[in-house]
Amino acid sequence: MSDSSPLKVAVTGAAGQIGYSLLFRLASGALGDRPIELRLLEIEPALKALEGVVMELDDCAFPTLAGVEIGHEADKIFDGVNLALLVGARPRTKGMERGDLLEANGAIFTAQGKALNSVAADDVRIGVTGNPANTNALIAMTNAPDIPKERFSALTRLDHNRAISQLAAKTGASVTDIKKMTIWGNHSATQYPDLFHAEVNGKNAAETVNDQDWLENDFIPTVAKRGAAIIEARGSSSAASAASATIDAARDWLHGSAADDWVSMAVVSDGSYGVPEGLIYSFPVITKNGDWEIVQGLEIDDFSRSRMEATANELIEERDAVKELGLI
Ligand SMILES: NC(=O)C1=CN([C@@H]2O[C@H](COP(=O)(O)OP(=O)(O)OC[C@H]3O[C@@H](n4cnc5c(N)ncnc54)[C@H](O)[C@@H]3O)[C@@H](O)[C@H]2O)C=CC1
Ligand SMILES: O=C([O-])CC(=O)C(=O)O
Repeated sequence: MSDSSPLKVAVTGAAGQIGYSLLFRLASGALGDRPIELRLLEIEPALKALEGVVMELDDCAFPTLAGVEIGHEADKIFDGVNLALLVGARPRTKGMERGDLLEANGAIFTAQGKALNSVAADDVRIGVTGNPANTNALIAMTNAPDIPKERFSALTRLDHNRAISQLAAKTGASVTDIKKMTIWGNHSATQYPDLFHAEVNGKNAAETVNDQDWLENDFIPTVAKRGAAIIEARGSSSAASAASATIDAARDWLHGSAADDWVSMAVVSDGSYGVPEGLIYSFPVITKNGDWEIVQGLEIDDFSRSRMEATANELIEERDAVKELGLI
């Protein structure tokens, strides 16, 4: 496919909160100058609201927007898509943990995995934002046996961005001075945001901060529980920041990460760092030409190791729960 042909991008849950921010960013060129064709999937009752969003997209007269199609049938909407952003899912509300969402959302990702398997373009990349994101990605991946497993990822870029922002505030550095942030594991409260390999102005972040108490009792819980804090404050879950992170992740996946940096993506484990093979686990990755590679050779101390194992154990429990439900 030539680069001037439109990139076909599917977005599920397009009439939702995240969709309302994401679609306008995609349509206005956040993934580059290549024209974009949006394929928007929603449940039938939400299609009328989605028509209103499409009217607004039209009214923006975005030069990069080559077309929009909407519908409730995954087989039609996913036909020939190069990128699928799976956002649509039931969001968490006050007091719910992500585990509560497994069953409600499992059925959605089984059906969508199957549909992508039969009709998506050969070069499709699939990013899962809908929670529980890692396990939803595992379900979609397992139900799409003809799509290479490396084409699936779940979003931990929001956590990555949150961690950068917290570290910048603590050190007085700007966000662009911070490199090599890593989120390990699950997009949940067990995730492990790692300062031992991050850098502030080229210097080790943990050494720069030099405050283990802050790192353990402030930084890690603030990042890991930021989603719940936003729900508590806003009354609904993060939306614009989630859309922004979804864009960051897709852009870097398609176009590559910066030469002196890496990004966090939840991808299928190949056993690196002792993470059980086959789990969708967030690692530090370098992206290039639409592919990712896990950063190898990082030294892991006992503190980091125990956190990395705890979040892996939660993912194993989620995997076993959806296996029990017959979803994978
Ligand atoms: N990974 C991350 O960093 C983050 C993930 N999220 C998750 O993203 C998801 C979406 O969040 P919001 O947009 O706030 O939710 P929302 O409730 O505003 O929108 C979700 C949309 O999905 C649609 N939907 C439900 N089932 C569908 C299906 N089978 N096919 C297509 N569409 C379907 C709903 O009709 C609704 O319009 C939630 O699961 C939320 O927890 C939210 C923030 C961050
Ligand atoms: O916490 C939630 O339910 C929404 C989410 O994933 C986040 O903001 O990280």
